[in-house]
Amino acid sequence: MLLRRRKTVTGKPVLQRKPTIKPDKARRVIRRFHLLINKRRVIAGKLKLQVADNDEARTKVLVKQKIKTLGLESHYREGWSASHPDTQLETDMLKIHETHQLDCLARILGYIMSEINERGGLQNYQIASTIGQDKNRGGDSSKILIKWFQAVRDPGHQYRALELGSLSAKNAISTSGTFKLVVRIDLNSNDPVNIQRQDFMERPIPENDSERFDLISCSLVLNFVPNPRLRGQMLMRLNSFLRQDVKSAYVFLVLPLPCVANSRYMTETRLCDIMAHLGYRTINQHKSHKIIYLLFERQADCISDKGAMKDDFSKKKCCEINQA
Ligand SMILES: C[S@@+](CC[C@H](N)C(=O)[O-])C[C@H]1O[C@@H](n2cnc3c(N)ncnc32)[C@H](O)[C@@H]1O
Repeated sequence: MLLRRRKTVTGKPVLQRKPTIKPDKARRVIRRFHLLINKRRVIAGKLKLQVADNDEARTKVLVKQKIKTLGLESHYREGWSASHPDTQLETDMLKIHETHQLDCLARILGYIMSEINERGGLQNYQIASTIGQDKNRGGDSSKILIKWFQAVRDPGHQYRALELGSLSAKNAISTSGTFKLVVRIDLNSNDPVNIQRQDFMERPIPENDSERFDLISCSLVLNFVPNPRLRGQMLMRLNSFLRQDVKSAYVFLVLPLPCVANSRYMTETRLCDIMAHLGYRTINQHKSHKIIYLLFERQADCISDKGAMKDDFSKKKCCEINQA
């Protein structure tokens, strides 16, 4: 277990505070979780197994069924009950692309599944994900949104917001009074009463404007999406959730600064070009030491998920783009 709480002699926790975790450790936990998910995806491809990265309970059932069908239970159990970390299994996991033997795939899958489900992998990842909201780390990113939004909003209009990847119902977006309604969703809600557990990519497309929003907040979420194609799909999907019956609708996008400042494939300009191609104009931008904040306004000819990326925004090194 990553986090321990002190207990009284009766076994009750001494403190009722939220568990905390240091930033360095949080980064390591998040990196490890992403590695496990990526390697599991590779194994799933090889075993022709469907996994739901966003739904561990369902994935567990699907994995068990497949392993049983393939008669690989004993190998899977071996990996599941191995000690963590196991040097050999760690090495095998890193080389999973080269592996085709079913017994080996099942063993590593068991090893991965037990780390995610039994050894605190998912739980620690969820706690680590929340630390960006820590006051000492810049805190709630929606404070910047509210500051910007106050300048563009029409005081007579009743705004509705959709917050993707919501970790708290007490952030400025929910408490400032700027929005009449805030719908909060997250893949793994830590507050099911106020935050709906939902994958944005599976949220049903609204049928009318009463179900759409004036603003979508996508703060530190896009960087959690595992590959460029899905990231593009997430951006394209936004417009389907923005109200069509109003002139102005907005997307608030927040990313770790290295995603655009230290990436071979993405720069701030390229990101804004992609958004412009989709039909959004950048109206505010701010960079802190670690984070970039952007506010986009939808233009009349915005592309939704039914449209297509006409321009070539495939994964290319930025130096190749500059030479083209
Ligand atoms: C680092 S947290 C960011 C939280 C908060 N918005 C912030 O700005 O600090 C990222 C969250 O995005 C959520 N997330 C990632 N992909 C998502 C998706 N497709 N639908 C809903 N939530 C998603 C994750 O579950 C995680 O809780």
